[in-house]
Amino acid sequence: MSSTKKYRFSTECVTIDNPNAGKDQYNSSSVPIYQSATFKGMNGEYDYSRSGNPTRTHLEHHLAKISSAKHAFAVSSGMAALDIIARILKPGDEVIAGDDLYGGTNRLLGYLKSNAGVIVHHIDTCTPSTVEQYLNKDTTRLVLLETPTNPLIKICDVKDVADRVKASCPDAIIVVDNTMMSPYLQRPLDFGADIVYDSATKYLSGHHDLMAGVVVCNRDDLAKHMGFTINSVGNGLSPFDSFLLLRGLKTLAIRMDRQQATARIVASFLNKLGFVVHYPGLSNHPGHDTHFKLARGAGAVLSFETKDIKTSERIVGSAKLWGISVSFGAVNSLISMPCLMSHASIPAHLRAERGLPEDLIRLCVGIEDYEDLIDDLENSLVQSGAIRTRFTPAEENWSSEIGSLERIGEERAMAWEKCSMFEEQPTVKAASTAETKKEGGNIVVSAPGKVILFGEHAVVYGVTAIASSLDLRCYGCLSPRSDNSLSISFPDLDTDVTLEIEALPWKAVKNAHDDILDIDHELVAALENHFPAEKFNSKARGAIISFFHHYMSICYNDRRAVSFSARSDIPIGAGLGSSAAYSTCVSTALLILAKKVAIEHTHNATHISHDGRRFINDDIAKYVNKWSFVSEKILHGTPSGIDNSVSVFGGAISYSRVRDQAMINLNGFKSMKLLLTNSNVDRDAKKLIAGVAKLKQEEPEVVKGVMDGIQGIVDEAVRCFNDKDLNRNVLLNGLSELVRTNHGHLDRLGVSHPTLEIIISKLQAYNLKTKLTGAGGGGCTVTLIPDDYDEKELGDALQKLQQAGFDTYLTTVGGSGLGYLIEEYNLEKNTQSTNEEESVGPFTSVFSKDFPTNELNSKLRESGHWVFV
Ligand SMILES: Nc1ncnc2c1ncn2[C@@H]1O[C@H](COP(=O)(O)OP(=O)(O)OP(=O)(O)O)[C@@H](O)[C@H]1O
Ligand SMILES: C[C@@](O)(CCO)CC(=O)[O-]
Repeated sequence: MSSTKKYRFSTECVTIDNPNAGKDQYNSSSVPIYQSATFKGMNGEYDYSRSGNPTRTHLEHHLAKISSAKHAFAVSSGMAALDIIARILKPGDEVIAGDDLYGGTNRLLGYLKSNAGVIVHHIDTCTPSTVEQYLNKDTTRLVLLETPTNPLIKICDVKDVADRVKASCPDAIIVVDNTMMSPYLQRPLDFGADIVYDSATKYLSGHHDLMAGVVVCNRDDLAKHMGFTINSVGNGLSPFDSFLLLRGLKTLAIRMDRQQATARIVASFLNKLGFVVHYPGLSNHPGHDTHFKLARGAGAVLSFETKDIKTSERIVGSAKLWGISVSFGAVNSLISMPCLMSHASIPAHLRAERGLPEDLIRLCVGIEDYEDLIDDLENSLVQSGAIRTRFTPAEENWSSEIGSLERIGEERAMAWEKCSMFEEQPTVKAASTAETKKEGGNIVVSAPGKVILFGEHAVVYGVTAIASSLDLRCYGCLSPRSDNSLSISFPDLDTDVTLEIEALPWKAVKNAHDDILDIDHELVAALENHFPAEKFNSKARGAIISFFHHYMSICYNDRRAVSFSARSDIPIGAGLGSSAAYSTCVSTALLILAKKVAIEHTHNATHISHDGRRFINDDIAKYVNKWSFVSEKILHGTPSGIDNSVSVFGGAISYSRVRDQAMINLNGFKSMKLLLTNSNVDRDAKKLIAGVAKLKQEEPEVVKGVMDGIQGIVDEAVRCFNDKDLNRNVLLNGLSELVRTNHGHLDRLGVSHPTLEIIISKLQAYNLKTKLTGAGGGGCTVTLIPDDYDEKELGDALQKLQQAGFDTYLTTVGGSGLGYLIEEYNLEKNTQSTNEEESVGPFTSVFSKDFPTNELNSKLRESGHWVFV
């Protein structure tokens, strides 16, 4: 067989030449399966499929071509391939093989040692000088190499070893198991190997639907010997499996590209968590440079150590997406413990001698979405106790010792963000090519507040929380100006600011393009100087700084003169997520202004319900949410991301910041009737969150107990919401009990307030269970009202609260998230006004202080219709 390389690898893979040109009577595009044991006639090319079969010939021809090899053979498994090669050996021959070998290879060599008189040395073949010590000019016949090794991912310099072997034992043959790399990534024949074999069950076929082995070589003498053996023992690959393998090979490059890109992300993720990770794609891998001398990629198998077998067992056992299975190279990702699985046939004492850690976990990365793989892995690590989400203030270092791996939420988020350098930046486009925002018009947006039913504060430390959007909303309006100024107006906070665009501290901007998508601390510091605390009330100051931070980061390259106004019917600073709703409005309006997102204009969008028509697409929502979270960081310091996520996506969810997108819809929560009672005690959420962080530092055990307690409550609540058979009254009574217990935990964190306790006891008198909600320290309480609760009793309770000076809101929850007003006004008149007054149009009065907040929604509806996430 000969091969001429005409194209690049992926093209070669997909173009299968017919070695018997002109012999297919129908010119089939796909190679047919010649499922025939025998072939008629006396002098034909084929007579018996053991000796040769046309489908197998096609395959072997193709394998030789993509491996740039002279000869290729396809046999019934990877081990069959090694068996064919090993039959070159005679009694007395010596074999040098690695000490980190696949268990099956180890078993076959062991058999030859005890039954065929072959001497086998298992040594560290990754150290060429060690190999040299075992070379014996007269008897060394075969040097078996594997690189990277499996599962310790050690790297062997094939060229260096081959040179040394050939120098002193010219008759010895160098055999390389290339299964981990495939011919796409590594071609050991180019580096001095005589024979290369692959278990084609892995990457070559790629789907774990067949067993096959492939042998390639350039030497005619070796090919003749192996061809003879295959015919003699009859382990040539069957026609059907040859067909499947040929089919799999077409996508080898594309699969491998995706798999190794994801493997790199997974390896970085584990590495940044502090695990000992074995992956040659990491620059800290000792064999990194050697590997890349030989190979053009790092592959998609990696392993890592946890230092505890039980922990490893739990990680493997908790994985859902990562399938527990031996083998690798398929499109599905796998997780295994080699010592218990693929390498269990190596006796424990030998595994120990060869330095194979019993706790080692091997990950074989497939083609799933990398975010799902990371999510699943992270969940397994958390569930197994290998990592814990532990938040501490930024200045505290995070421990790097493994065993009791304890990782910090914030640091882990940072680690993840660094990993995301491998991920594509979000591409946010218009939902369709429909008419998009006319330049120069108003941008009117809105976003809901939220109520947390369980898990506030604890959610910052990785505990799950349950929250829902409210019917109360913040509204934002961004309008063009005709001068060179920016103005912001916060009527709810009695604050207006107007300044020239160039007066802003532009030089401080570090993140001049939005790809960085995180808080620009230098810019925040510069803005804090620009808007000194003495001159602004603290609430307005935070909102101003957050607005200008976003304007300067998002619109850096397109600094347009605009006016921005915000109005809200959410009580501000009352624990109902007014800051997240404000942050969502600011982020959305500026992203639309800078054309980073576009929402299509249409006359006939009908919003049915949150779970009904999702008119603003998910990409836009996720992108806005990231910016909204950054604004929340400016306002809250170290938020968990729950408030902005609820505000953007709406609905009722359980949320965990372990990955800040870990949101699960809880439909049962939506129909709940809640009473919100505002204590009207002002408080500062940022300080309260910082206070819990301080307590955690001072009394870690107490706080840990509280966190565990709250997690237990949330787990139970989620179970109840998901239990469709649970009687509604039982559910509500159970949840009410959990509400009471959750408040007890929050009190222990020091975030309650005497006035909140008064509200709670007033409602307790009516047998209604109440807790603080949000950051606490004042603000609102939330009470779950059972469906069958007596109307009159409830009326009495509300009256008592109002008499005591508290504001009450009876509300249902779970409505729409981020909304965008499609202005009929603009569409109809096709307004392109440059006149400020004219373009602000009907909104000037709506966003003024005199306009009642509870009429905002209905008034805005007169100007157009809303579309929602
Ligand atoms: N309508 C608004 N106009 C301007 N700024 C606003 C508006 N609503 C909220 N903000 C900003 O959000 C801040 C309120 O955040 P804070 O965290 O104190 O309360 P909250 O978000 O209502 O409560 P929690 O975070 O506990 O749910 C305000 O101080 C202000 O900076
Ligand atoms: C106190 C807190 O848990 C909720 C604030 O609404 C903070 C957060 O999660 O960002």
